[in-house]
Amino acid sequence: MAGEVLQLRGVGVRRGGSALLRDVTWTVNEGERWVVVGPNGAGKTTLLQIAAAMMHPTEGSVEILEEELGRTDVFELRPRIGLASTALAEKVPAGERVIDLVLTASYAILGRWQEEYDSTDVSRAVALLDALGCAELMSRTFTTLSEGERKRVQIARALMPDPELLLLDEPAAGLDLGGREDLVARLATLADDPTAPTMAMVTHHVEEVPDGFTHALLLRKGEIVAQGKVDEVFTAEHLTACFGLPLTIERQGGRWYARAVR
Ligand SMILES: Nc1ncnc2c1ncn2[C@@H]1O[C@H](COP(=O)(O)OP(=O)(O)OP(=O)(O)O)[C@@H](O)[C@H]1O
Repeated sequence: MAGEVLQLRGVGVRRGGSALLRDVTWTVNEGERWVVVGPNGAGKTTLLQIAAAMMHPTEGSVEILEEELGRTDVFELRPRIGLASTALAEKVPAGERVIDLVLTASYAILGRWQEEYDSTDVSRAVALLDALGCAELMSRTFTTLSEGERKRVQIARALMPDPELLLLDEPAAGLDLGGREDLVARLATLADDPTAPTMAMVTHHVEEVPDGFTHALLLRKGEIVAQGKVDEVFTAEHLTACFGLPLTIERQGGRWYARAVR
């Protein structure tokens, strides 16, 4: 079982008569950095929700960190997984301070109440905020932050419990060019860190894939179009099939750029 962090076999998800995912078989090994790419409605968020033990499949089997979904206590499993997503950010209670939002990740809860945190927890939270370039925001209320600031704070929160698996759902969505480039550079640094957790990130744009991401999975209409090493998956043929229009793709300085063929 050498280092399998995620193992999905024949996974399908159905809701209200439609198939959100169909026959998805996907293995993520320890240390790999995956990007999940696809058009709107492809099933990317659904896939990440399953990987985060937030959703059960309708069919197939899912093993996360060697625990089988349906046979394990997800409340014990979830703190081992760091998840940053807009859906989660929308649930942050009004008035929650940034430092508390990061600290509460130790208990996989949202909203600080009466939990006790020792100085090591506080130092770790501050160090993570600092690493993401937002230490000066620590006393601010999360809901008053800009979109770019929120994204970076969410990643700090996701890293707080020292997860074995880090899942990022569209971390660069809604950022301006400077914010995107800053975030992509920070994620490249994280990807390059051998002590960082195994990672999977969802995006619509290959331009947002940081240098150092090793593998890619392309989804279209709930089905896998291609998966494997990033430079084998990011081809014009695969992207064209994934997005349903003729595309070219090139790599420069460790980053990827795609555009329509005219
Ligand atoms: N509860 C539900 N009932 C019916 N359809 C759903 C449900 N939840 C999601 N869907 C549909 O499933 C499809 C996949 O949704 P999902 O959010 O996983 O896609 P996505 O690739 O993340 O999309 P986007 O890039 O737009 O965020 C979409 O067409 C969505 O409308």
